[in-house]
Amino acid sequence: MSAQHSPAPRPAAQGAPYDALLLLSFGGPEGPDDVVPFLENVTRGRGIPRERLKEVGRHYYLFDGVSPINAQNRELLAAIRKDFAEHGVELPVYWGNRNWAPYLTDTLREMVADGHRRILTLTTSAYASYSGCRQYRENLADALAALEAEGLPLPRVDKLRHYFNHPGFVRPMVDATLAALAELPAEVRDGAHLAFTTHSIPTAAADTSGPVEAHTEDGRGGAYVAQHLDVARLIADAVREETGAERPWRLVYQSRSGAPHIPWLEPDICDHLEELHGAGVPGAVMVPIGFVSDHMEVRYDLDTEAAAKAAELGLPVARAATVGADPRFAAAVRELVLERAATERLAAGDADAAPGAGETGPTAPRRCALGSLGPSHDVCPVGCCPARTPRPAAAGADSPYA
Ligand SMILES: CC1=C(CCC(=O)O)c2cc3nc(cc4[nH]c(cc5[nH]c(cc1n2)c(C)c5CCC(=O)O)c(CCC(=O)O)c4C)C(CCC(=O)O)=C3C
Ligand SMILES: [Fe+2]
Repeated sequence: MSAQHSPAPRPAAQGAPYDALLLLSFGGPEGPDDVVPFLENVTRGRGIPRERLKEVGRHYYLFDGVSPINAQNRELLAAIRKDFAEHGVELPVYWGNRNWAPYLTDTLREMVADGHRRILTLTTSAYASYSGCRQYRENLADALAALEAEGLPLPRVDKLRHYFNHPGFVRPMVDATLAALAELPAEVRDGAHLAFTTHSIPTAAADTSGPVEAHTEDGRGGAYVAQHLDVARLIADAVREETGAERPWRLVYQSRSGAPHIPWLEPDICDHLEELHGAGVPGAVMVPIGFVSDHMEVRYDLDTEAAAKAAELGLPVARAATVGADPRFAAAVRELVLERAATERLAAGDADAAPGAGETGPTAPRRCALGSLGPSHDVCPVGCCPARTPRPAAAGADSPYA
């Protein structure tokens, strides 16, 4: 990589003031030799029991040490670039990860070397939680600190709002749920229940997810659970309208780790399948609404483990596809980027801030959101999704960086 710094490129008009988009994700191993170092990166200082790590390592070795997540991100990158090109959005799109190459710090260094100073970030987590939001913001702060230590110019880094309730995220999941229902034997289809699944997190982390005013006590789950419930309800309603059949649904959890005495969100998908079977329910569709793409949690915890549980019970199940690189999701990313860009221009007093600005002056951009919660905040407020041990986090109201 060249160490020379070219002058900052003129921001592409449509995305101005932003000059680049950063896809920020988790990262995953790409072969057997990567598995242990990857898990060391993931769990650095997080107190995950050794037994659990061995277990998780085993999941990866079953797939030759290859997580599907990097390939999925490459596809998403391609889909976003294609959509941007088709709509004249000239922002270059970069990719960096928290736990594996391409590492976030390397990507950010490259972006700065390419002259970018105003960066907008899309994370591959749609919901509020420490793991899905603030931890990525901490990673951004760490990367900025590394650049600062190297004496490099620091870009300003913002993060897109949570997109769980954006139609470009929800509608592909509705179609995927309908497609999964169609995979079930015809005689169980109408009576099948919908099991919406997401990553379990400690109830303490769930209760403090989202802005302070969304925090809860007693394990009700804060913004994390409220956002997932809203998405589940939206999909269940759309599926009912489409099929004419009312199907009971429930939000359940998967991929629990941590020490057994610490409460995490429940019930687990496998226990839930057992309960459905015990109650005489004829079949179920698992809809992994908590995951943007089919990564290891989906391929192992659902397609391998939960599927085996269902087979053992004799319960017909199907699993709905994740959003992945669906063109509607790529279009949603474009809409979110242009929305935020317009909001930033408006805040900066730019006269033609929003599309549709005319003689009446600048108008606020349309903020698309389905469901009952409305569009999420653009900037995470102070106290949002707190860490157990406070650390600097960028791209939020409490960022030590501009
Ligand atoms: C909310 C959430 C998301 C969704 C939001 C997002 O997408 O960010 C997510 C994503 C992911 N989690 C992933 C992998 C892992 N997560 C772990 C551990 C943990 N996840 C947690 C939460 C979440 N995790 C938590 C509270 C822990 C425990 C302690 C800790 O906070 O570390 C561990 C350690 C072993 C274990 O405990 O299982 C691994 C290996 C992968 C990659 C998969 C692949 O390779 O395809 C992805 C996309
Ligand atoms: Fe995780």
